[in-house]
Amino acid sequence: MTRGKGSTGPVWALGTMSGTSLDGVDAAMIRTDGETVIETGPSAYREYTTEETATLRAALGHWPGDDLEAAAHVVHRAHLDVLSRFDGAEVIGFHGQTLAHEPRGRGTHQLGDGAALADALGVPVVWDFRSADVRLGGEGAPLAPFYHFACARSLGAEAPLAFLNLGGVGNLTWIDPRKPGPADEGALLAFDTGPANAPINDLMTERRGMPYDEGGALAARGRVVEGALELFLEEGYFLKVPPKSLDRDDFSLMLDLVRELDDADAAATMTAMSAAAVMRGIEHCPAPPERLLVTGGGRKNPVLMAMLAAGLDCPVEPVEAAGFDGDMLEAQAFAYLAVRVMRGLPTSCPGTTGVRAAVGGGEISRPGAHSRRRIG
Ligand SMILES: Nc1ncnc2c1ncn2[C@@H]1O[C@H](COP(=O)(O)OP(=O)(O)OP(=O)(O)O)[C@@H](O)[C@H]1O
Ligand SMILES: CC(=O)N[C@H]1[C@@H]2OC[C@@H](O2)[C@@H](O)[C@@H]1O[C@H](C)C(=O)O
Repeated sequence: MTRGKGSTGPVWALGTMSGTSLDGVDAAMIRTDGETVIETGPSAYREYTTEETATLRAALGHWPGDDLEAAAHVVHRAHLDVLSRFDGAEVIGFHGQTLAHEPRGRGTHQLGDGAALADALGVPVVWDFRSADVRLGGEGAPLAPFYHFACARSLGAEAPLAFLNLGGVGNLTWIDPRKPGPADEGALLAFDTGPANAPINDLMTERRGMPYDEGGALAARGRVVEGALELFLEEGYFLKVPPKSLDRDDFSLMLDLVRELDDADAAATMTAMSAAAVMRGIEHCPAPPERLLVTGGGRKNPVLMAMLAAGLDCPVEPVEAAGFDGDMLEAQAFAYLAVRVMRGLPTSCPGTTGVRAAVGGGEISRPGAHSRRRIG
């Protein structure tokens, strides 16, 4: 950042997200002091080629020390490509690509080298956002909730509301916007609801050679098979008290449950499973949210959105209804978190990840420094 040490004024931050859908890299700028979002800036998307997605897919489940050269190259090249399109960023929040996530086991692994990006771009990079939280007993995910809190405050909301991200995995953030800060007790409850788009995408790839069910067109032609849905809901995960998080493929059983169904019924049933997982999640909230704002690619699936609206007692709307950009909210979140890390502010707390105490997770790499300072 160009500002002097100890400065707390707003800066332009650039954030990236390469999510579990493995479809591409989102990048977006915001101007923030790490608490309030002053304004949003430009954004860009760099799609992975089919070959790049295949390389990343082959790397899923792998840990540092494994041979990940090809996947690391894909992540570096795609991020450099999209980040080079921006001017004026004073700090970059680089999420990397999650390859494996076992917070109660081997840890969490986001592929990518923030130090190399800082050198290549000449801008400080904050990265490895999740490890410090996991080391302190947290789930390491979800991390967007502190940003959701800032968004809720910007709306002037006075009653609890929730953000739902329908990416590869689904995650929910319940917010009490009357609390002064995100780390205050009772301000946030956040967790992964269950699978969202990833298993539907896998079905579409396997059966139709397509990356996803565009507009929910296939699901709209099918019928939901209740028996399969009930078996799905027997999964212990839904009863588990949050915070809790998932790896992309933790629910691979979904594909097995629809194995015998025709394509349309399988798509409809899997879409209903993703919606039902959210409904189960909402039951864990301390109070019913007065509205549910949906971000992530799943908000573009009208079948999924209609199932949610039918099963919940509050309005279910894309975040655009509240003036946000649902394609870029997560990238903006990592811009926001980068500024918080630079300023020594926490990025997660017991209500969002189950971490023992509020923690600022992330490494800071400055251009040319070739050394990393760990925060948190
Ligand atoms: N028009 C559409 N119709 C139906 N589904 C869509 C549409 N557009 C996107 N999607 C779904 O959204 C997915 C992408 O969502 P998103 O970019 O939010 O995921 P992600 O950021 O990779 O995941 P995560 O948040 O889990 O890390 C696509 O893979 C697809 O399944
Ligand atoms: C370990 C990991 O990468 N988790 C992702 C994933 O994708 C959605 C959901 O699972 C969420 O927990 C998280 O991403 C969002 C951006 C988050 O941290 O808020």
